[in-house]
Amino acid sequence: MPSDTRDGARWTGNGPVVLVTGGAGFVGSHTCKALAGAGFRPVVYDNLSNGARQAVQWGPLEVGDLDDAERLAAVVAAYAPKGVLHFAGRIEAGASVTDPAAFYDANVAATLTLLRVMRAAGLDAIVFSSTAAVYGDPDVLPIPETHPLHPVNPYGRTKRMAEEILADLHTAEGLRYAALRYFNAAGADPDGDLWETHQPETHLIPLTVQAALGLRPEIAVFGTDYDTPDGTCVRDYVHVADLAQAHVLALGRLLGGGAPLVANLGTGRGHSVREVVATVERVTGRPVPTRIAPRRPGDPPTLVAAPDTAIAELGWRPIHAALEAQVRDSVRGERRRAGLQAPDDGGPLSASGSAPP
Ligand SMILES: NC(=O)c1ccc[n+]([C@@H]2O[C@H](COP(=O)([O-])OP(=O)(O)OC[C@H]3O[C@@H](n4cnc5c(N)ncnc54)[C@H](O)[C@@H]3O)[C@@H](O)[C@H]2O)c1
Ligand SMILES: O=c1ccn([C@@H]2O[C@H](COP(=O)(O)OP(=O)(O)O[C@H]3O[C@H](CO)[C@H](O)[C@H](O)[C@H]3O)[C@@H](O)[C@H]2O)c(=O)[nH]1
Repeated sequence: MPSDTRDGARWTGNGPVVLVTGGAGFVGSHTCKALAGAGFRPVVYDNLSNGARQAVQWGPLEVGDLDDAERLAAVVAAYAPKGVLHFAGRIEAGASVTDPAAFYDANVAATLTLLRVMRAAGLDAIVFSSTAAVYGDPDVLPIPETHPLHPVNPYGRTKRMAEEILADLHTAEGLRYAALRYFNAAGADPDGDLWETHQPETHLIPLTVQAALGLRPEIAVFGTDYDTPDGTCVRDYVHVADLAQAHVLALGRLLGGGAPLVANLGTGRGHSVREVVATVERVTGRPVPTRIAPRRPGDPPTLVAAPDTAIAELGWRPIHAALEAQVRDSVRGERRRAGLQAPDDGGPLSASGSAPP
């Protein structure tokens, strides 16, 4: 199998090979680093629609689409992975409202294709990227996994459907799975090896950091009339390195024969949009120009996780739980992404090329 890799040589361990769909993306690439650190050998399968080649640093990159069952099967046959971590898919809740079919294709049909390929290869362990968006507008806070699933946008519905497919395949065929419901992934690799690379970027923290660094003129605050303490939406931001660690633990559980798991991944603490802006201003020492904008369709006012299941069942701890730590790592990531030198996290901005205003 010809592999489109620059650096498979960073496979240092001789632990189990695992297939990582979407491993060139934000959460997937950080998880590959954590997997390698735990002795696994990650093989990334990604079509690079929203990922970055340079983010694949801990094993081979196989460029391919999940829709291409033949190619996927060939990659599985070539590497004989022991498990799958499935990150690939469409992620923007707002875009799912205007183009739902694309989300059902990418998140439901493609997941079925992957599961068929896995079954044909006798591969029966999968860690799945689910989301807090499966809950919709919650009745209780913090949200436990037992909360009814009433997603308010097609994105959340695609993830709920995928979870249901996994549960049905467990019942019918003994598929081993973990569905990890992330709240808002934030931060960047604390060592500075990786950062957020969404194209286009839609997430609050990177956009706010970019505005502080002068890389965009302002950010829009989507709604200031929510029923929250300061009128802006509240979210539970969880560091991507902590998410990565949870995946390693979940994979270990499945490969060790553990029972299926559905678990929230969040810190249990919520922060408003205004708090995020204030934190970015404090960390960078720069003002963030904001513009008040209408509510964004499909945004629940408050989403905060009850993370007890992941703590009890996986022994997981979100160790970078402080918003300030997440923002600091995000600032460094955004500086790297923009080609700005970042000798330290909080120091004055210096540019290798042209400095932003
Ligand atoms: N970022 C968040 O805050 C967040 C929160 C909850 C859940 N999630 C879920 O976690 C997963 C990863 O999110 P992310 O932020 O890392 O997204 P991302 O867009 O950075 O990563 C997804 C990767 O999948 C690849 N991909 C997309 N469609 C593909 C296809 N058909 N075939 C092959 N590769 C394909 C993209 O190129 C990209 O590299 C997604 O499933 C997302 O729904 C993310
Ligand atoms: O320019 C912006 C961008 C966002 N927001 C607000 O900031 C909050 C966070 O928005 P993000 O776009 O950063 O994240 P979401 O909460 O929309 O969604 C993220 O978390 C969800 C689960 O909570 C889903 O899984 C989804 O994939 C993931 O992107 C929201 O209230 C949003 O309205 C703004 O005010 N201005």
